[in-house]
Amino acid sequence: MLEARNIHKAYGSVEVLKGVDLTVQEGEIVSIVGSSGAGKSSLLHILGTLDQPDQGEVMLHHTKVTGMGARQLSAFRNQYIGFVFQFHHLLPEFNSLENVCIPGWIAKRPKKEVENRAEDLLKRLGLGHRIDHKPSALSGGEQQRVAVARALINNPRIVFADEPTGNLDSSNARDLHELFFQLRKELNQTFLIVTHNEELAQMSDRVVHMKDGKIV
Ligand SMILES: Nc1ncnc2c1ncn2[C@@H]1O[C@H](COP(=O)(O)OP(=O)(O)OP(=O)(O)O)[C@@H](O)[C@H]1O
Repeated sequence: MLEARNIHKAYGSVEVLKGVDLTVQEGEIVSIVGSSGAGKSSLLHILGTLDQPDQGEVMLHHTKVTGMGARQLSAFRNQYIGFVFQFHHLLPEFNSLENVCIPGWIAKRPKKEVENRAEDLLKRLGLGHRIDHKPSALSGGEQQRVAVARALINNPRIVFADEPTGNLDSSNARDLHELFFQLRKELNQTFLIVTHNEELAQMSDRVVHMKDGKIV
C-alpha cells in the first residue's frame, strides 16, 4: 500500500528527515512514535502527499505520488486517502452530517448512500445525538470525531492520522481505536498513525520508532 524510499527533508538548514525508508502492507495498522521534534509529523505529511520530499520517492497504492501535479494529486487524495489531524477545519455553516458527507459529494457518490454511511460512522463514534449540530455547538472532542468520520466517508484505502486521540478522553479514544480496527477488518483499510498514546501504539501491528529524522 505504501512504499517510501530514502526520504530527505530540510527546513532551511535544519535537516528534519535523513533518509527514511518505510513499507506498509495493505490492511496494516502502523504507529509512528518518537520524541518531540523527531520528524514524525513531517514524515506523515510527506507520505500523505501533503508535502514533497527534497529527495526520495513515495509510492501509494502502486502509484508514484512524488512529483504528481496538483490536480491529479487532489483527485488521488479524494479517492484513496483519509486524513485525521488535530486541526480539523470543519465548515462552520454545515452540521455534523453535512460536514461528514462533503468528501462523498465531491466524489459524486449517490447522495443517499453517502448520507447513510455518514450517519453510520457518526453513530459508531458516539455522535448519533449530534448529527444536526453545527461545529460551534460541539465540544472539541466531538468536533474531532466528526472530522474522523469525514476522513473515513469515502472508504479511503489508507488513513493518515496525526495524534488522532490527542484531545479525546480515554473512553472516546478507545472507541476511536476500536473503529480503526473494525474498519480494517471490514474493509482491509491501512492506517498510519503518529501517536503518543501508549495503548494505541501497543494495539498496532507494528510500531515504528523515530529519532532525529531517522527510523531506528
Ligand atoms: N514548516 C516548517 N518549517 C521549519 N521547521 C519545521 C517545519 N515543520 C517542522 N519543522 C521542524 O522540524 C522538526 C521536526 O518536526 P515534526 O513536527 O516533524 O516533529 P514531530 O516528531 O512530529 O514532533 P511532535 O511530537 O512535537 O509533534 C522540528 O524541529 C520542527 O521545529
